[in-house]
Amino acid sequence: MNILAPVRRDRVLAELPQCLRKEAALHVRKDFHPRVTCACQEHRTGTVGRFKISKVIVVGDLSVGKTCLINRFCKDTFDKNYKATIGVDFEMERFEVLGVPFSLQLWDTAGQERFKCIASTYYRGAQAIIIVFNLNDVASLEHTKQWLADALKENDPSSVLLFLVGSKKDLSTPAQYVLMEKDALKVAHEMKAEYWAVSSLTGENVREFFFRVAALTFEANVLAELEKSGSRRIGDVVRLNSDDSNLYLTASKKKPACCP
Ligand SMILES: Nc1nc2c(ncn2[C@@H]2O[C@H](COP(=O)(O)OP(=O)(O)OP(=O)(O)O)[C@@H](O)[C@H]2O)c(=O)[nH]1
Repeated sequence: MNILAPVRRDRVLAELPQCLRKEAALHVRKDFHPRVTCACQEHRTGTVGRFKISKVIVVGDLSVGKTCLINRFCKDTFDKNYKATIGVDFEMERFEVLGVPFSLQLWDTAGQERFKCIASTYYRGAQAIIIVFNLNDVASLEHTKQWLADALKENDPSSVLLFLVGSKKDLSTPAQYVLMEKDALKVAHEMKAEYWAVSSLTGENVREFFFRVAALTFEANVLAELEKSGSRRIGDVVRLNSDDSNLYLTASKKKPACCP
């Protein structure tokens, strides 16, 4: 019995959304992993489906724009007044990826020091971590390493997907942006995170970014399901690969039996 309303038409992903910068991407394949495409066609996605919800946490300094980022994507709204997040808040967002229903639970956490200990109790069980910094505040970029370290204490570093997001792009001049991006790409590379730059005020890259998060989290989930069910093939690597300087997630070059 279908007890949920259909997924919104603008949340349907039939293709893999592309990264923003190839220098700092989780992977640069053009399409979904062939085994994932194949599993979806054959309805072999295991527990990934209508009732599977993936947890995504959003962390970063106070006032970098975490709440605005989530609100721009989930509600298409923007509030220019700052209201501190107290502890945590969350939004559910439903997608359909390669025909399979897939939900993200987006946890907005407090950046203020005094609320941080409440927020950190919600870090556990994340499948993706979004670390936000303000593109106009270099200190907030420096602090991302500490935010990541804190979030990883509660999660498995080998399986969680990392995204480093520069916010408030509308406030940077092109020259300022170029300088900040250089530093941010370095940090993203060290963290093995995928880099994005967004503006919640104008909406620039916000949808593209969350679609990428949804797609890569879905892909990692389905690959993990296939691995769990014993249908792993020699050469498949779904975890972070420290040997590869550009591609943080690598995949088998072998084609699955069901794919041409
Ligand atoms: N110009 C501009 N302002 C933004 C943008 N995103 C957020 N802001 C502003 O920055 C301030 C802080 O935004 P929030 O989203 O509340 O920040 P936060 O990171 O959730 O803050 P905490 O809840 O304290 O951790 C607000 O005044 C927003 O209007 C943006 O893309 N552009």
